[in-house]
Amino acid sequence: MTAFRTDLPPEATYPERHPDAPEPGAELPPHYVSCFGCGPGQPHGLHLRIVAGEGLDLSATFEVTADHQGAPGLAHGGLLASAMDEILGQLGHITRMSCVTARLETDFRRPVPVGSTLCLAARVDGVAGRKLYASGEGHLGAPDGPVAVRARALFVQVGLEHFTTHGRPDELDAIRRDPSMITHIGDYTLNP
Ligand SMILES: CCCCCCCCCC(=O)SCCNC(=O)CCNC(=O)[C@H](O)C(C)(C)COP(=O)(O)OP(=O)(O)OC[C@H]1O[C@@H](n2cnc3c(N)ncnc32)[C@H](O)[C@@H]1OP(=O)(O)O
Repeated sequence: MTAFRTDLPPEATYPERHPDAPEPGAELPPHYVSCFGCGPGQPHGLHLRIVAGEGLDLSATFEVTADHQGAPGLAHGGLLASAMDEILGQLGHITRMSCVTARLETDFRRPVPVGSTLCLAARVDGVAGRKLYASGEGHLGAPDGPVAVRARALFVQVGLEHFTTHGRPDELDAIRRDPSMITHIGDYTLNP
């Protein structure tokens, strides 16, 4: 059987919780105010509120509304994948790695009706150099409810140049004018 490309490589290690990681129980700050997944300033976004766990783990709730439909009255799978991408990516807050998604695998196990609450859980599985491996689930109705979606992902740590090289100048300029629009994960800043 072909191995998933998100399978942990033999050289992966399980890191310590970073001393600067948010306290267990603390709500994570949005990493970017206009982020589709977590940004409070993004009117079309998911507005996930993500909470740090005791270890290398996070939880969140996703309220599924009529705006998230694919089939009548049911959530769109791409939206569910987006929610998983967001919570998995935010594990970088716990390891203090500023990462982007390189690969995201999702299994859709049950339909998710509009009006339901999806309780998301995510954890670090290991780190190998710049690569962070993570997995998570979305449970229907309660943290121990039936699993509706599972995801595994590989994130790759990037430096500031990833965003300054590829990002649109308008948004980068806005952040230079108001650095509070982003939460710094690494020790870099957009201001020269
Ligand atoms: C705390 C922060 C909170 C952030 C939350 C954010 C949540 C949302 C996250 C996102 O949605 S980010 C947006 C979607 N992702 C992207 O736009 C990333 C686009 N891809 C890239 O920019 C580059 O492909 C990437 C930075 C991921 C990698 O390019 P690099 O040139 O830096 O590295 P390279 O290609 O050498 O890959 C590094 C390692 O990862 C491996 N790799 C890269 N892509 C892979 C892939 N798709 N599958 C498996 N392995 C992969 C690659 O084989 C290699 O392994 P080795 O180190 O063992 O040689």
